[in-house]
Amino acid sequence: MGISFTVLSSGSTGNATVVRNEDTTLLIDAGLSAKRIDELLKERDLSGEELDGILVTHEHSDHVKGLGAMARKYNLPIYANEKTWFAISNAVGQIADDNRRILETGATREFESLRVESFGISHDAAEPVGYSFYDGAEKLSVATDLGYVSDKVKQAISDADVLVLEANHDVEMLRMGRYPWNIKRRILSDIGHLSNEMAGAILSELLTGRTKRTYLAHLSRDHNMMELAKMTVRDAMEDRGCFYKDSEFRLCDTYYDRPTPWDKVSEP
Ligand SMILES: Nc1ccn([C@@H]2O[C@H](COP(=O)(O)O)[C@@H](O)[C@H]2O)c(=O)n1
Repeated sequence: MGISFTVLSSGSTGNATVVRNEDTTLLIDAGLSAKRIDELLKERDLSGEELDGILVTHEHSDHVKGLGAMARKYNLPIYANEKTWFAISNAVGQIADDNRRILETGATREFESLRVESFGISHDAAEPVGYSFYDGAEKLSVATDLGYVSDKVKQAISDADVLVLEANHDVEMLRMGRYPWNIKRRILSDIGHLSNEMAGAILSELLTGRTKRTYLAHLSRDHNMMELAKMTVRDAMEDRGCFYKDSEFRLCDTYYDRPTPWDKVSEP
């Protein structure tokens, strides 16, 4: 079967992704109400009963809003590093001791045949992380909420067959937009969010021929549009000498209000 995934919802109104293989199904973040996550799972013919656990990237509410409710409803273990556990302790409510699992940043954990590696990212949270998933030779990496992409992150996500990468904003739209200056400054900072241009620059460094597609994620509804994000990413790659054919590499959409189709990492 290999790795399949669906991005259930992406953006500052709520983030959740399902990654599964033949024996494990994991939810990455639970940033919407449990009721909404249940609806999104149902749209992809899944139920919370089929989940084996929830991996948390960081404590911001668009990543943990439904975390406690999902864990209680389906008796799911939650995996997060110690600092993130501390940061979510009030928001998450009562969680059974057995469901409080520590997955330290940089650690690897085997969920039967699905191997998960966490890696540290730069964002204004206690100890934010991204995750890479491995099954045999297949690799999927998920990296959103990044102010910038460090060499360590590049190393962690390089050679992924499929990548879910943040392309939060168009810098000019953000500069001209309605957010107060302190929020704009935060978003543009090294602990904020990745712009379309920066996502393209990173991809130009990472494309080795192995990465077949990248899902552009966590798009701002105020300061971005999917077509603009794709065009800017593509231009940024070409400016750096990275040309590709759509048959070799594709940029794919994520949505804030509906799940992406199931994607099999092994597929071309
Ligand atoms: N009034 C606001 C609006 C947004 N934020 C934060 O900014 C980041 C980007 O948000 P987008 O919706 O434009 O993607 C995100 O971290 C929001 O939480 C804010 O703090 N205040």
